Amino acid sequence: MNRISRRGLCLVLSAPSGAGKSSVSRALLERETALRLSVSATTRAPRPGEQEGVHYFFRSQAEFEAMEAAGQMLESAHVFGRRYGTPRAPVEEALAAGRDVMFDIDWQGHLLLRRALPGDVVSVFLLPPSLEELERRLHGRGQDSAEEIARRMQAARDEISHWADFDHVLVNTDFHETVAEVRAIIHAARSARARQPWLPGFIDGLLRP
Ligand SMILES: Nc1nc2c(ncn2[C@@H]2O[C@H](COP(=O)(O)OP(=O)(O)O)[C@@H](O)[C@H]2O)c(=O)[nH]1
Ligand SMILES: Nc1ncnc2c1ncn2[C@@H]1O[C@H](COP(=O)(O)OP(=O)(O)O)[C@@H](O)[C@H]1O
Repeated sequence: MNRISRRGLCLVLSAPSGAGKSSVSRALLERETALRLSVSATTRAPRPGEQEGVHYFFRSQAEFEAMEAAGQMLESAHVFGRRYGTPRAPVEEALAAGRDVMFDIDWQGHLLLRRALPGDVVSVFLLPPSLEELERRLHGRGQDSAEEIARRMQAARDEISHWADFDHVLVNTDFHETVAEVRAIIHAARSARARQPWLPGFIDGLLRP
């Protein structure tokens, strides 16, 4: 059996909707072959081309609530009037096996995850170059109705106001540059973790009543 030299890391990518986090996370998963994506559960409807278990686990409100009640969610939040949450088991298994996991979750999920997994999280917040460009990208993606885009534009300012909660803030102007910067952040976090593999347990010990 392989010896596990370090516990895995959690890379959180957050951004106002349309800033580019799905595109950036896709590019990261192609280049960082050891990185796995945490597939969230949601009560929103699938977009064209989205697959069950690949992009999201699409669940009814009742199914979502049952997962929460059974303690199967690591974190969950209300976003755009829908429920979104991170299934617990795949993340805990991956971290224990020394695999790094990436999360495309909002600012609330980020804070809850940090609390649930002290010392395991490194987070990146992506900003759009401007609100006008954000709206162009939402339209350009061509997957949300005008009403949905208006709702996301309204939520953008609120989302952006949480920038200071994150370890790193990047403006996603040039896509390839953004991907390169996030990769540099992942590599630095991996080296830091390799130097202090005991950090999560240490923090846990300090915080235990
Ligand atoms: N807290 C939390 N937020 C999530 C989760 N999954 C997705 N989100 C966030 O929910 C928001 C809406 O996601 P989505 O409907 O896919 O739209 P998109 O971000 O515009 O592609 C985004 O800010 C996501 O980061 C989750 O498991 N937990
Ligand atoms: N740096 C960038 N420059 C121009 N367009 C971008 C950039 N990053 C992403 N996009 C485009 O913007 C749209 C929204 O990106 P997406 O990754 O779906 O955002 P999010 O997941 O944050 O909602 C997509 O059409 C994507 O191709």
